[in-house]
Amino acid sequence: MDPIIETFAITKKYGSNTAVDAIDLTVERGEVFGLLGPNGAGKTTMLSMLCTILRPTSGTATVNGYDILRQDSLVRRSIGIVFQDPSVDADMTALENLRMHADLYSVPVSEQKARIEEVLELVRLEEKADAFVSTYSGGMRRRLEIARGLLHYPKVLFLDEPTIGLDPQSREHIWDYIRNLKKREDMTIILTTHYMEEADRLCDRVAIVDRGRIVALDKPQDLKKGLGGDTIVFGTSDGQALRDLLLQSRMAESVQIRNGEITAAVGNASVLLPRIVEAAAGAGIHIEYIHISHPDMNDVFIHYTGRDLRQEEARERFGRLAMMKRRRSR
Ligand SMILES: Nc1ncnc2c1ncn2[C@@H]1O[C@H](COP(=O)(O)OP(=O)(O)OP(=O)(O)O)[C@@H](O)[C@H]1O
Repeated sequence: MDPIIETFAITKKYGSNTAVDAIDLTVERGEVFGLLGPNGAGKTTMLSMLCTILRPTSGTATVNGYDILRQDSLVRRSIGIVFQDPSVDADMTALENLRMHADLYSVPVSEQKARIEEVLELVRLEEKADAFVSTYSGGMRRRLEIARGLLHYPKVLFLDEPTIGLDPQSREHIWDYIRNLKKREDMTIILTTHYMEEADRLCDRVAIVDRGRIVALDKPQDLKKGLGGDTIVFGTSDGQALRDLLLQSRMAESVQIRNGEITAAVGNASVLLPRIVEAAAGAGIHIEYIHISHPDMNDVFIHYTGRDLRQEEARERFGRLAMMKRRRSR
């Protein structure tokens, strides 16, 4: 165990609203660590405190061994930050942006050229280095932000919603870069996201954040495994017979019949399915189709928070759309 971040009952209150509620958290060196939660859960606030942008109301944290309250400039020198709001200058070229940042972080002049080339290559923007950022796509700007966040070789890179607002292809690209970064020795990455797939595919460990608290924390596969098993849906006209068979043989933990389909909660579907099919054939039960689903991060989220992140996302998108329509019709 080699913790690079430790928080001690870290808390942020805005009046009576507790945005981050006494969180104790340890992040290990070299991890890609995700904070997953809906809008307003407290993810950005948590990150901002760790980056020394915001001061906690109470509690504290150490980053790379430095206290965020007493050693903020040492913390800042240890970290790279890529936040939601774009902060690269669109009226400058990528190269100019990176040079300015290198000066700001006192990267030795003799090393600047090589480092700038290195980070541009990492995010595959070498050929666009002399183009004005105003001509970049959203995904390219985000990649440039990541390059800039890396320029001074931070020990910890903070990424706040790294792929928000990007199309699926750009999102995949950013994921590739993050995976690449992970391979770089000694680098720890903390990211916030409200995309479950992102948390699942990128992160070594995920903390599910809800209303300022961490309600679950583990490796994505263990969070899913913790829900206890798979679901098998059978299409059959012999629903009642299949239901009785599944329950009597104890191959399913619970069974529901809905719209001519049987939904069975089982342990490990790939182990049980051949046995179920054989038993059903033996009992003369005709199965038309089978669909297996494994629990995903949304199921994990529902389990721990009682809410559906996917629905919240859709509602939010719908809300934004309605707002845009209202504006347009004015
Ligand atoms: N400057 C502020 N003043 C007052 N309240 C704030 C401020 N910043 C955040 N909050 C509140 O703190 C809570 C946590 O917000 P935060 O931005 O950390 O959530 P989040 O999980 O990062 O969500 P998002 O993805 O929307 O940024 C919310 O209730 C928010 O309204």
